[in-house]
Amino acid sequence: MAFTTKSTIASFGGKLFKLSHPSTTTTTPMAVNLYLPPQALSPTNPQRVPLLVYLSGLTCSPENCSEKGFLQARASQLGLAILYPDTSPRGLDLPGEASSWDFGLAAGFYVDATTEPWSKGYKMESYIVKELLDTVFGDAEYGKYLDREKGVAITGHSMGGHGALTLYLKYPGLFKSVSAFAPISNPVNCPWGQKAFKGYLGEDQEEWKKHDATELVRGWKGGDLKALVDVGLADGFYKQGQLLPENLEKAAKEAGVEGLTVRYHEDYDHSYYFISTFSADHVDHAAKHLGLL
Ligand SMILES: N[C@@H](CCC(=O)N[C@@H](CS)C(=O)NCC(=O)O)C(=O)O
Repeated sequence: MAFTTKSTIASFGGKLFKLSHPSTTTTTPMAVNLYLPPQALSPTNPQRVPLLVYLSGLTCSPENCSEKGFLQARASQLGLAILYPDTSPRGLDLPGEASSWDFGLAAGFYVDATTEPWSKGYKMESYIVKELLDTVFGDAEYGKYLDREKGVAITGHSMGGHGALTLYLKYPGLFKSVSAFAPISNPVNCPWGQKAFKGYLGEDQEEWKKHDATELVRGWKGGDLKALVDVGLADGFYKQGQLLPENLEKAAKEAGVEGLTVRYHEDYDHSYYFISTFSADHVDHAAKHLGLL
């Protein structure tokens, strides 16, 4: 079903469209921001552009990164659209949904919940992969600016980094490349992941492993991973052991998987000062694999 355009905001020569659409997967309206670069919107020589999907972290809506991640700055130069989905359904009004910041609302973890009551609509994996992409590319108003043939890349931050890595690994070929800022890289072994997976997937830890980038990379058969990961060494969540990027690196190495670059940056934290510092590199990484560089 079509998008409702809530507002249109000029950004780096292109436009950010704040959209909403009814989702059959989550059974709720879903907010999503779409950035179209100037190349797509040119009145004289419009070009259909490829798409980068950015998955946000805990507590976020589509707004946080659109406002302060600065991905649009580089995407506008290269001719890349960016899609910022929300982080959970909103409006289901499930018991306990809003009682913690790292589970429930704004903490959907990009999995399809199998436990009650979450299985009613907390299906962010299917929402992104099966519904949202088809909806955007097929949309009468916005789809005409996009070129699915040119491809889709994925990136994300923290919980969204986990989402980007796992969706990339679970759906080989759907995305041309992956990158992540401070991703939760081994959720089965960190408190955030254990809480979310127990809540959404139940007690069976073998099920959890199907949604863990470190576990998934061991079975990767897709060749060069085309993955870029950045982590700040002053990130409090990294220091607490919530991110565990070393485990992902070790698993890839043991499995002989090539093409994973993990960069550790002195002094950088978990915030948008970190994301905005390195966002051009992530856009370039996607652009390279989408044939724009
Ligand atoms: N509870 C804190 C920590 C959660 C946190 O750092 N979330 C990151 C993603 S994991 C974020 O982007 N927060 C929103 C922001 O900084 O704009 C918060 O509400 O911000």
